[in-house]
Amino acid sequence: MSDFIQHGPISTLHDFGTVDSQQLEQALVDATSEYPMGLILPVTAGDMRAPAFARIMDELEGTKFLKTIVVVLNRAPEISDYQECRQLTAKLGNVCRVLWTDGPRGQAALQQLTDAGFNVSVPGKGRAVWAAFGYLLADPDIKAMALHDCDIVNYHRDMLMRLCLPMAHRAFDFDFCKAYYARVTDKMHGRVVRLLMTPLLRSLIQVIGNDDFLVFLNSFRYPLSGEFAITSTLVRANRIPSDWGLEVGTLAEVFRNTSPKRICQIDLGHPYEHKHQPISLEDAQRGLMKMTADILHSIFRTLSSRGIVFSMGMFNTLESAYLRAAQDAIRQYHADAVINGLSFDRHSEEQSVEGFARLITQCGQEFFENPIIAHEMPTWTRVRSAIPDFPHTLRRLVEGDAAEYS
Ligand SMILES: O=C(O)[C@H](O)COP(=O)(O)O
Repeated sequence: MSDFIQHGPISTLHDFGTVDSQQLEQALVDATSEYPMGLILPVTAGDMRAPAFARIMDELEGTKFLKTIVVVLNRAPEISDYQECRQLTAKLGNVCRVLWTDGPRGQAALQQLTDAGFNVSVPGKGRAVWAAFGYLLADPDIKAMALHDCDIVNYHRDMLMRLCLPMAHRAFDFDFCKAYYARVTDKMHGRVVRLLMTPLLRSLIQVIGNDDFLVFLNSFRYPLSGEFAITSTLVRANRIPSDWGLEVGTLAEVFRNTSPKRICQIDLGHPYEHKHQPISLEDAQRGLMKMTADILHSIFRTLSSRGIVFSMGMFNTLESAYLRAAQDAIRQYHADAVINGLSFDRHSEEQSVEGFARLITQCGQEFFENPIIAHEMPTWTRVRSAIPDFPHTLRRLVEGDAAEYS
């Protein structure tokens, strides 16, 4: 049972365990009859072959509240990858489309953008999601789009329904809904949220002050969740980072393009388990260290765009403040873990924090030397002003691949 605290400028929608799946589904079917929604599933060839994806397909089979499901297949170079993806998604029926970014048509579409002067060269989840947004924007009926990762081991349809309902519900006017949950099994996961984001935001507020964006970011219970829903109008205006800054970069754009009172976060109602990456303490280009570096760059860039002037001295202060805040947080997690009978490896938590702390000054130095480097996809408003038909190009691509390779 959750508490009912409302904390910070955004609305928090808890799970009190008082609504069952049938009630949720009925409410959503009613609401989406006037407010059609799409779903985006970014998946790699590797992840589509894992059991989590099969489970997600089983749970989504027969859903009646989605107008379109776009499975955006990336990091999948072979025609056989595409064909396998079509087979794995076949049970979703006609509402499902596979958008293959790595095939000849996908590559030609990216080339068209490059020729028009857009930098779309960085592959990954950000670019895949961006392309799926464009695909759905070609349908003027779709009012909002939801998105979730495809490595959720304990996926349940309720999770998606809870994510979609705040957007579609007739009595609400939310522009953006972000998921939160406990990443807990026999131990606490969510290492980047727990050990980096939470203490980092506390220390940034301590060093910089109560900047509105920092307070906003700090009010999310799980700022790195890969699950959110967003209106089509906001999708057009949002810039999307193509690296691991996707989640915090999206929050920064949402903060800029709408108002906190039109933003909510919802408890997905189930614990969340997914594929865990290695932390890679020795290599800032891999694993959670790379994720952390991209997040730090994204936050520093956003703060700089809000007029905050950084100095190397400030990054040094931030590293010390972060270390202290992170050590305090570890003490709190430890007590929470013990009380709940979870195992807790204090030594590895401390090692992670020390690695993240080093990255603060390292990324600060990089940012100092080159503050405007960002791997961001262009906004859809800009793409459409340069190539008005481009969302329809993506539609033709999907239909062409389906006709040729199926
Ligand atoms: O959410 C996070 O903090 C990162 O994705 C890492 O998650 P994990 O510790 O559950 O692997």
